[in-house]
Amino acid sequence: MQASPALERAAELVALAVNARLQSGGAAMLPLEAADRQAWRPNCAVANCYASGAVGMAAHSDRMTALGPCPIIASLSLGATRCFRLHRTQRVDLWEGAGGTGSGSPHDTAVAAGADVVRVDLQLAHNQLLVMWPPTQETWKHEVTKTSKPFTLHKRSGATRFNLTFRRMKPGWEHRVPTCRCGRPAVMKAHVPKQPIQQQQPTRQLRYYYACESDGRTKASCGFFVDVPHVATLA
Ligand SMILES: O=C(O)CCC(=O)C(=O)O
Ligand SMILES: [Fe+2]
Repeated sequence: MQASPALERAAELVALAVNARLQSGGAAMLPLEAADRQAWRPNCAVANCYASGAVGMAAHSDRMTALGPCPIIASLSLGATRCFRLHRTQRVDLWEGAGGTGSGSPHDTAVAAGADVVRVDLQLAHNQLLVMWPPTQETWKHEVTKTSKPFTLHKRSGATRFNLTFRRMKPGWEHRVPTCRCGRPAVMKAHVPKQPIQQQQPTRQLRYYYACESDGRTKASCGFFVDVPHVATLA
């Protein structure tokens, strides 16, 4: 679908902010593809509308199937202020400055608060840009919590919050997606260890696999599973 001129302009401004951080060296130790280090350009956006505090988004990590491993995802909040909650699923061994202070990276917040932090709540206000630097999708889940408590309304949208996440589909990744035994395109996920977070040794390498996307309604899955021959090594 063709982006509107306003969305194109928003994408440009978001890319400027992300590239300023990349070029200042703030993301030097993050697992980023060479192309992303030179200049990050989003080529798609996902829009969400939260009409009231009764509408949220359940904990998830964003699909990497078409984005490839270690994507940068830049999330622009518009309208009412809502809580964005991150849950850590995997400990990683990253240099403490990775991502740069104030980037919105949960690693920064977790490092500042102590290595065992497993949950971070951020109040995302109108016009705020949160950058989910890699490996956020591999090592954290995120959600927009529902709330029945008062929250900061916006002068024009009231209780409604809009969110735009800017992403870059990496050429090649969507073409290598295998078909599972149900005949559907498989989804790419990161391996996450099963032990509780406090008992985990920090991970230095991230591994991926393709799996059957179980049917959302029946949860039926053919059990298809194949390792992806791509390893992201952390600094
Ligand atoms: O609304 C938000 O801040 C998050 C949206 C989100 O996680 C998504 O679109 O995948
Ligand atoms: Fe998401």
